[in-house]
Amino acid sequence: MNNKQISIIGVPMDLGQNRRGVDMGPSAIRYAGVVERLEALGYDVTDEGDIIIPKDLTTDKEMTHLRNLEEVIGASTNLGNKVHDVMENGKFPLVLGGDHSIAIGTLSGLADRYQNLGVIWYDAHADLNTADTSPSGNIHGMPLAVSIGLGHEKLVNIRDFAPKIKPENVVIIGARSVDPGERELIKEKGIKVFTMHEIDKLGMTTVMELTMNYFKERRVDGVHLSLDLDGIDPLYTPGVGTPVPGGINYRESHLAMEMLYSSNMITSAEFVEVNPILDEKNKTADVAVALMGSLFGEKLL
Ligand SMILES: NC(=[NH2+])NCCC[C@H](N)C(=O)O
Ligand SMILES: [Mn+2]
Ligand SMILES: [Mn+2]
Repeated sequence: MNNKQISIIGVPMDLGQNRRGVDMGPSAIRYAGVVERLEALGYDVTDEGDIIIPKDLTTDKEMTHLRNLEEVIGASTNLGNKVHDVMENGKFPLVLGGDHSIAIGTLSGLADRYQNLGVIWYDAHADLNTADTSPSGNIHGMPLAVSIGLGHEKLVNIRDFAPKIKPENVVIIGARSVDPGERELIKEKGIKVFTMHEIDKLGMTTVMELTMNYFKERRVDGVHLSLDLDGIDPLYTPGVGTPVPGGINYRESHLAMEMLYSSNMITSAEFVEVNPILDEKNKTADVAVALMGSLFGEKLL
C-alpha cells in the first residue's frame, strides 16, 4: 500500500435491509481491533468516528417500493462528503458498515477523485437490483445498479451527478445468488463476474490474476474494494443478514487480499454487512479485521 495514512469511517446503517443489528457492525469491527491491527503494520490510523444516519421526519412519504429511501439518501450524502474530505487530506478511506447500501455513498465520494475507478465487488450477491427488479425492496440489494446509473433517480443522483462508475470497470467475485433481473443486467452491460463456479474451476489465484489484468487493460485510475462479508462462506462469517452457503473459504479470501496487497492497486476499501446480533462471539468482525490485515500487508512469515 503506497498510502501509509488510513482514515476509518464507521457507518452505523441498518436501513438498507430488514434485519436489525448490522448498524452495530462498525462497533464490532473496532472491538475486534482494527486500529491496533493496522498500526502494528506501520500505518498512521485515524478513526474519524461514525457518519450520522438521519431520521426521516417527513409526513407525506413518497410511495415507493424502496425501504427507508429518504434515510438512505441522507446517509449516503453524508458518507460521500466524508469520503471526499478524507481523500482531500491524502488519506486512504477505509469504510466500516453497516449494510451494503452504504456503498452508494462511498462510491459517490470516490467518484470526485477517480474518473475511471475500478471496483471489486466481493459478494455472494450482485447487488444489481432496481426498484423494478428487487424481490425485497431492500436498498442493500441495489448499490451497484445505482452506482452505474440505474434505479430511483434520487439515489442515482446522490451528490448531484451520475453515474459514479462504469459497468465495464466492475468485477464481481463470489456470486452465487443472482436474481433474474440482475442476470439480465449483467449480460446487457457486460459486467465481469467470477461466480463460485469460476472460483471452483480456476482457483482463486487465477481469478485474482485475471481481475488485476482486467483492471490494467481498462487503465483504471484507482481500485475500490467493496467486500460484503457474505461473500465468504457462512461457516466462517455467520454474522450476516443474507447468508448463502457454498461461499469463498477463509484461506482463499486471505489469498485474494494478499494478492491485492502485492498488486499495489487498491486505493480505498469498505467492509460491510457485519451483524453482531446474528454472529457467534464476534467471529465475523474478527474475520473482517484479519482480512484487512492481509489487505494491508500482513504476512504469515
Ligand atoms: N448486500 C447484500 N447482502 N445484498 C443482498 C441482496 C439480496 C437480494 N438480491 C435482494 O435484492 O434483496
Ligand atoms: Mn451479499
Ligand atoms: Mn452486498
